[in-house]
Amino acid sequence: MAKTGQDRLNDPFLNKGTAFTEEQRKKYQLAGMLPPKVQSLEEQAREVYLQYQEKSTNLEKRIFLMTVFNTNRVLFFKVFSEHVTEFMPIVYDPTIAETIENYSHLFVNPQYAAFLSINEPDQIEDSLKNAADGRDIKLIVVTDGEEILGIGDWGTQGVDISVGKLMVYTAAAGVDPACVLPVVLDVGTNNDKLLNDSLYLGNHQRRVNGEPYYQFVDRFVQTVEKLFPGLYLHFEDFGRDNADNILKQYRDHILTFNDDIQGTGVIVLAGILGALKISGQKLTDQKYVCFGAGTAGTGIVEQVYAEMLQAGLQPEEARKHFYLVDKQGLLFEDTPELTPAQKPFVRKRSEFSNADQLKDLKSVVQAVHPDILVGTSTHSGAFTQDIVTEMATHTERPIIFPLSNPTQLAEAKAEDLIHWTKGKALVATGIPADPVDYEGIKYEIGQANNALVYPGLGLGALAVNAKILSDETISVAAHSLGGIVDSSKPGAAVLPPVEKLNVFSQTVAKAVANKAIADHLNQNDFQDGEKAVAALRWAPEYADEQE
Ligand SMILES: NC(=O)c1ccc[n+]([C@@H]2O[C@H](COP(=O)([O-])OP(=O)(O)OC[C@H]3O[C@@H](n4cnc5c(N)ncnc54)[C@H](O)[C@@H]3O)[C@@H](O)[C@H]2O)c1
Ligand SMILES: O=C(O)C[C@H](O)C(=O)O
Ligand SMILES: [Mn+2]
Repeated sequence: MAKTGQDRLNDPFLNKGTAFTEEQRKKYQLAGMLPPKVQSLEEQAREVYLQYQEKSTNLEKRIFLMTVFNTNRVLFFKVFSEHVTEFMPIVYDPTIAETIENYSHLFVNPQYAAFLSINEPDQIEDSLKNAADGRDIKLIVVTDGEEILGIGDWGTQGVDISVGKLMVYTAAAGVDPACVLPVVLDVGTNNDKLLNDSLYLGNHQRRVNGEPYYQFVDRFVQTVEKLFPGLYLHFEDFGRDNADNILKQYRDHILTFNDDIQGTGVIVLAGILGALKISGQKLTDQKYVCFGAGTAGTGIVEQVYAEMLQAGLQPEEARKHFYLVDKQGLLFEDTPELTPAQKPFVRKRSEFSNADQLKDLKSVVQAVHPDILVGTSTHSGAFTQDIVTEMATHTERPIIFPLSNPTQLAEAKAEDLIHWTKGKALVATGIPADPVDYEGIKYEIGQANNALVYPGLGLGALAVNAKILSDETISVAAHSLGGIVDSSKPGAAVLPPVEKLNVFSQTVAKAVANKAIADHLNQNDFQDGEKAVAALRWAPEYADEQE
């Protein structure tokens, strides 16, 4: 049945609003349904940005942008593409944390997401078909809401992280927004605030775990693989153990990716390589302390460890460079409640005369004298001045990455790290950080956030219809970010700036596509990664006429 004018105005994938020309308004039964002036996309974008600037808080700005997104995808991404640096902290981290925490109280539009309830496993297929609405889905971001950023369990409200991550795929790398689907697996929540809130829109029940949980996840995975051939399945913000188990279960069989484990590993490795380019030091000479050895922390360690093997170290020798600190302190062979991901990197008590005292970060830094300190602990302010100055006493250019998100959870502020180390620290943060002026030098602060790499990684893998995402392909993504920053410049950042996100996302995509082709993981006919990426990339322009 032909679409009515109202259908088009209400369909964010078809709607052009005031950009519908006079003949289109007649042709599509839109006459009289829009103000008379016909605007260009550029004029519309200018108007949206003016309205955006009128909003007074980041939350209001985000709510306004979501209205544009819900109404007209092309217009939303046109404005986003013109203001990437300004919009990223609004559309994405850290403002997205606020909308997730208040999702049920802010709810107006489900934004084409699929809400899959563990109580209705037989509904999975129909739910996905309903939300896909006949679209050719190639990319899904799925969460179960258990570990959103660093703010914990938000149940069905975690759906907003799936929506936000997908927006960044399109804004950064040009993934077609009509080919994506946000999904939340509502398996309950252990967040009492939600369970006691009558307005909470998710299942009012405790989180299901163990075998029934994994059966539900598997039912979901098998169904999306059946419904959407060539799918790239991105897992986001799952709980520490489930994230690791799920990735291990599927990564060798389908095209899937865990952003907190692999995405973060890639961007932080790229940041460390960028830092070493500035300091002129070798990775294999570095001692590395991971503070917060959870999903992200161990994902990063695994990536840096693999890089050390690539650099020629033997496994036993490479493992000796890593010191994992978690709630129990420094992790030893006999530390209780070790996770599978932590176990390969535990230390021997016999290495330390004061092993029993190594229960906190300061004592570990004093004992180890690390060169690299990465925070993924959710412990705000953990990198204190005395810890940082202690570290800086023993290494010329300390590499210090406080990565916990959102802002209030960061282990340190970039400005403090630069000042405490008299400009010696090589810093990257999880959330955006302004440049730091210190003694006449402007220190640019790289954002070590997986959003700088997951969009290009996904676009590259999709461009060649890759069978799986191999370790080698992921490693190529990390290296492809090298050489973009002029490391000789005083105060140079360790990572490329977010304002070049569109450019270097293409660099990552091309490198990933070419590596997949070289390793015969591609499943379409492209033999050139650049051509494959260019053929897939979507731009925010109104499509030519279509019925
Ligand atoms: N910058 C990025 O791209 C990026 C990517 C992923 C995660 N993160 C951030 O990293 C943080 C952790 O995320 P995750 O998914 O790994 O969560 P997680 O729960 O899997 O890991 C957190 C780890 O920190 C440990 N921990 C908590 N309090 C601690 C303390 N006081 N001392 C030592 N260890 C402590 C926990 O036991 C756990 O092992 C979050 O804030 C998240 O936003 C940032
Ligand atoms: O979401 C982000 O900003 C990065 C990362 O995936 C996280 O969970 O913190
Ligand atoms: Mn995450």
